[in-house]
Amino acid sequence: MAGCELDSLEETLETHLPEAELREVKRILFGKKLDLPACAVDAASERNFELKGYKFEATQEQLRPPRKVRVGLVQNHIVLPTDAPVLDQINAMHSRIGEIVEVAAMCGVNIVCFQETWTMPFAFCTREKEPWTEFAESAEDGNTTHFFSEHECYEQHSTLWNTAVVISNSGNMLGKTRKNHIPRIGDFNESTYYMEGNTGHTVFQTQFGRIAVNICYGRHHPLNWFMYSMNGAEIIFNPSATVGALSEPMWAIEARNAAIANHCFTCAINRVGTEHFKSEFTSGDGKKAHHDFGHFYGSSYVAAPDGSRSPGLSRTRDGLLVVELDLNMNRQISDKWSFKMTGRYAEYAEELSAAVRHDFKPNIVKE
Ligand SMILES: NC(=O)NCCC(=O)O
Repeated sequence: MAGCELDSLEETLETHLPEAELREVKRILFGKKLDLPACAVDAASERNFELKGYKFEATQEQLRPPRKVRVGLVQNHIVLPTDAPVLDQINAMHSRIGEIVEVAAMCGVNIVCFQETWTMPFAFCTREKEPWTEFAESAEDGNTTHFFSEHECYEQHSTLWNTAVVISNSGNMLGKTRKNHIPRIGDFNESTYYMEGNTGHTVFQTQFGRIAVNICYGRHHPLNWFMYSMNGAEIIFNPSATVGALSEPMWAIEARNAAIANHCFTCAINRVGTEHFKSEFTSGDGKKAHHDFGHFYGSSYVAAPDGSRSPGLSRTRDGLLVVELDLNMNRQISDKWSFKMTGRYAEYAEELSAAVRHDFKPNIVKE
């Protein structure tokens, strides 16, 4: 344990379960370990972050060759204190992420995704505008877009949004997608800072499959995952920032359930650490004013459409989770369970259109 925080649920199982039972628990819960190159393991240890590798194998088919893809999920602390100059904080995050992404490249990762608003502290608890709005950048032309890869940022325009920028392996910006659901819970005062997204449920065709980004709070909305899947997403990333006291019991379930329900892979990523802010703020719950949001518990993981998942990264350390997926599993599970084929979408659409009307009368039979 680091301080009073549990390091990881999986380590707790390892420490306390008898060997035979642990084997069964791992078989039921997790994919298989993936061997990673020694140079990557050494670099991760020198750079002080956790590196884990897992794989999900699909059945060998007669006509379709395997569609193997490696994804890399990055979770990290902020580097500098939250009162350091804005540009120093951004540059420090760029260089930390740079050293983790170099290791992802050593591991043959094809698609890398970072945590929500990874260039900044999660300062939206404070409700102060300055200096936090200064972290917003142009999605097309900001420093961070020029930096590299597929990532998630705070977008500046005349309107501000919480935006994921997707950069292709050609180096070109493929597009952007904005956070659809803005939380109104606890200290997540994000509605003070940016608007609900208006980019719908965009899916990006990459050389390594069709990907989508369901940003943080969107993971509580099954229809949000569903719409990305309806548009053909094969892997849905969920870059997040969430704290233990609020959401940890839900964390292991939501992305996993979405992978099952939508015949796709899902990748849930959460930041780590406790971020301190100079001015204290209240949570509107009658409790004393405080300077931090609580502990961001990491635990990033990948879930597969057959219901299995990778173990989570640590609850306390920076980390890179490398997972090899065979996208053929999506089709195989879809052929087996046929959720997409058996879904009564036309009926749902009709009933939903009625349910959102102001004169909607719920269909309840009474005696
Ligand atoms: N960043 C964000 O949307 N957090 C909301 C809390 C949660 O979804 O657990």
